[in-house]
Amino acid sequence: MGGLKCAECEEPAELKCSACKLVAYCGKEHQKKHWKEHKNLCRPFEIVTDPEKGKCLVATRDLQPGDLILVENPIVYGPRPHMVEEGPVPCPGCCRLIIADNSARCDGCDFPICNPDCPGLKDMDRHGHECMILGLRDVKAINGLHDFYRQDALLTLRCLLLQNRHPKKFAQLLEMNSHQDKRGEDTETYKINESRVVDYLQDNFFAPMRILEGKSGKQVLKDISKEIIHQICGIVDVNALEINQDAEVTALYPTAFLMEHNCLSNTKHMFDNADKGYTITIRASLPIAKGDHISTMYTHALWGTQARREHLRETKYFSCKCLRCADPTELGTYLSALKCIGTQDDEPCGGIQLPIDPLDDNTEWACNKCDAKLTNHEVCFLVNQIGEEVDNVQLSNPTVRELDSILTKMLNFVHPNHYHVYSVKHSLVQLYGYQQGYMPNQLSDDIIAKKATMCRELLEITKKIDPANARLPLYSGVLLHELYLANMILIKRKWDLGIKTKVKSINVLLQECQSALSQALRVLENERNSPAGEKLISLVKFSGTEFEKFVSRNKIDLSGVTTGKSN
Ligand SMILES: C[S@@+](CC[C@H](N)C(=O)[O-])C[C@H]1O[C@@H](n2cnc3c(N)ncnc32)[C@H](O)[C@@H]1O
Repeated sequence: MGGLKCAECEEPAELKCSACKLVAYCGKEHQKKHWKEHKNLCRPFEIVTDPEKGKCLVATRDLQPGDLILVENPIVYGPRPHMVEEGPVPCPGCCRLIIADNSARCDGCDFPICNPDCPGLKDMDRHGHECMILGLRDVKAINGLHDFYRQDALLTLRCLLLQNRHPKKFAQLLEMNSHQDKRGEDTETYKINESRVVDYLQDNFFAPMRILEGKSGKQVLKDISKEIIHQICGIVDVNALEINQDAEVTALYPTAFLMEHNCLSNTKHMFDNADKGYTITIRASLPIAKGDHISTMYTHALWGTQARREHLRETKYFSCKCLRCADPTELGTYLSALKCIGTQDDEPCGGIQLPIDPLDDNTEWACNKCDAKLTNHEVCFLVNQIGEEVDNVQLSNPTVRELDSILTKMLNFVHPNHYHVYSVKHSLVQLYGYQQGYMPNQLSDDIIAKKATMCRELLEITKKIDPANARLPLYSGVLLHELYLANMILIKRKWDLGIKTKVKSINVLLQECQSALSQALRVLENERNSPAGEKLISLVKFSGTEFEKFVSRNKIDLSGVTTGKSN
């Protein structure tokens, strides 16, 4: 403990703050005295080791939604390491997507770039350093750019380069778990990384680098072994966070990576933009009691339990046992439930099929009304089949009619809240009122009411799986805004017919409009840095202004409109 000084009196100190371990005190008395000042800086968690989960963050005091947990800068960040065979690729300077065939090329290494003035190109923590290595290959490509210039290898190269420029950061990186034991030579992951990253870097760039090193007698990079490259690929896959703002960025943070996964996580995080180096800010999204684990979500909140658990097993190498995964109804949402096709007295039994033990990968499924059971294999087959059909339709720029038809078909097999139904309904509410044949003046009152009902139903589900709007703010924002738009069409029609605010149904709709718009702005408040978020916020604000104009033009007293239920 030599050298530590008391934060209160600067005398030698041995007692460290047990929560953050960043400050020390000469004794308990000064620690107590200093708390008023320190409490705003002290990290509200400690790092503990859990036998199953490894290192985790545990709250050292009670936290309320919104309380700050951690702010830190990444150790390293770079283009998302996913294989790109066609379509846009990230610029190595700023990670914004560009079309490789038409783009400018980097002076140093010939990689496709957004433009020669991109500030990331010369920045030594971004492309600047790696460019020197990439420039060692003396051939250029005109065709086959996606394979020749592999952006999916760049983040690994950036990590390797830390060993000389930032050895401490490199050591921090190597402390992260890469699950190498589960990524052995016989796995598909190993084979892909071997050819896409290891061989690519070694053959094209490290081989000429070693020749230069031999000539100059100066070593550029100490360890470029196949083992360390595979380890870094694993570290990135298991620990990196994705930043989806205006670019496809993946980043590794020194402490944030310790947050464990929970399908009902208790934090939300946001990233500063590129100018500020993608600083992450993590806040409590739900109340967190002292001793609770601090968690985030590694997978998609809108997938059903089996899909989430499979994704986590395949990419993060563990089986989730959180409350949502363990509950056959998924917190009462029925997101994975199926319709029972069993019969009673020759009539459909009307029951629903749920997994008997959702934490068992081979669980049987049972009906809550009749004796019908399904094997997990049968359920997986059906759900995958429906999923494939939904994906195909969603990717084909579908019409309302096509989505309506697949919806009707799948409702024969799955619960109306099933996550595949959610996805189709979420698309439908964004087509009613926008697509030719379904423009606002072409929609019947019934269809508009149907759209509003879908929005309400989907919002109910979303609230249960993401009560703090930490994971699905864009989904909720869209639903709230579409609910407002649907209601407004109905209100204006009734208004034109002379049915005014004294009528209870109009009052309810007006109230719901007002509440939907203010909720939309609240749920989207952390989405300002993403283009989709920014666009939606400006649409909601525009609607807000239109709503105010409507209210004032028609002299509606909203304070008297009290019959609406708020969400
Ligand atoms: C980003 S790291 C988190 C830090 C990690 N616990 C460690 O000790 O380095 C992700 C890994 O943590 C473990 N993990 C995270 N959440 C978990 C959970 N809910 N259940 C079991 N293991 C979990 C898994 O091994 C996973 O691959």
